[in-house]
Amino acid sequence: MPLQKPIVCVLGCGTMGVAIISEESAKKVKGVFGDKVTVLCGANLAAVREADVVLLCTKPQVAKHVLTEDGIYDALQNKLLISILAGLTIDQIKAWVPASTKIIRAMPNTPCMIRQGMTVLSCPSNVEEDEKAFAYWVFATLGRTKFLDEKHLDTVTGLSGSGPAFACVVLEALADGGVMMGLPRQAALELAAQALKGTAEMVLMTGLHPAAIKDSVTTPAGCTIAGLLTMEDGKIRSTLARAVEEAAKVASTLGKSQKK
Ligand SMILES: NC(=O)C1=CN([C@@H]2O[C@H](COP(=O)(O)OP(=O)(O)OC[C@H]3O[C@@H](n4cnc5c(N)ncnc54)[C@H](OP(=O)(O)O)[C@@H]3O)[C@@H](O)[C@H]2O)C=CC1
Ligand SMILES: O=C(O)[C@@H]1CCC=N1
Repeated sequence: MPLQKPIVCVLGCGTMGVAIISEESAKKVKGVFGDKVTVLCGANLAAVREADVVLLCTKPQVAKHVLTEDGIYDALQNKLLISILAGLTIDQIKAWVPASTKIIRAMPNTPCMIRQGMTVLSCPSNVEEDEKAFAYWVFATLGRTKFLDEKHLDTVTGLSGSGPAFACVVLEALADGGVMMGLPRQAALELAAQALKGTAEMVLMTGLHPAAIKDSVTTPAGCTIAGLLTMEDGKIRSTLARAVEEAAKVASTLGKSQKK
């Protein structure tokens, strides 16, 4: 497969398809991928026929419908299929595509829109190194990318896939606290977002444990410990951890109900 300059087609140009490939049009795609990828827009079958690599970005519930459309099976022969669908396993996809189709499962997240994404890739052993390298390159263009065993993908979905939504609830709540104490809304949001971003960068850049950073903020008899104890009273740790657990559990069910 000519992975040096593959033709990539995206099936499902919703929030994530567009986040991965472009903001809204093939013109913008060139800004994201340079001249290395050509994007075809149009009917699924025509696009898959022309493509070397198919990025599947529909909802999980319509995957079977899309992959078993007339002609798609033959069009997928010898191609690389990268699925970002939550809860849909490589084995499930294998049942609908030719044996010669290589499948990579990816779980990106919405900050891919601004190249600050987190993507986890899982590859079965029959995927060639250059195919793995291509998938890595695509998602590394859009943020941090790593490989993990497929058994972790539902948990990844509940953590980094859904995580931006959870982070936004935390961010909004922190800003609300500032507003409650008289800060203008816009300033409160900026302060909350930068505090979260800066702290997350500290963890990623220094490798420091979050507890060590928390302790360094917490002056004895100061104000931070007062806020921390209030958070602990509200069971914020188990609430957030359970949110990830619940999202991961639901993710594992999403590939199960397939639209005919
Ligand atoms: N949103 C997120 O943060 C993340 C989502 N994902 C996964 O990405 C996938 C897409 O999610 P998201 O982008 O949020 O969902 P969207 O609903 O925004 O996008 C799905 C897209 O698929 C299109 N579509 C529906 N049927 C077909 C079809 N038969 N052929 C081609 N395209 C079709 C829809 O078009 P129309 O609207 O016209 O029906 C829509 O544009 C999901 O599987 C999800 O699990 C993974 C990581 C993060
Ligand atoms: O909510 C969802 O199902 C998708 C998967 C991860 C983020 N959004």
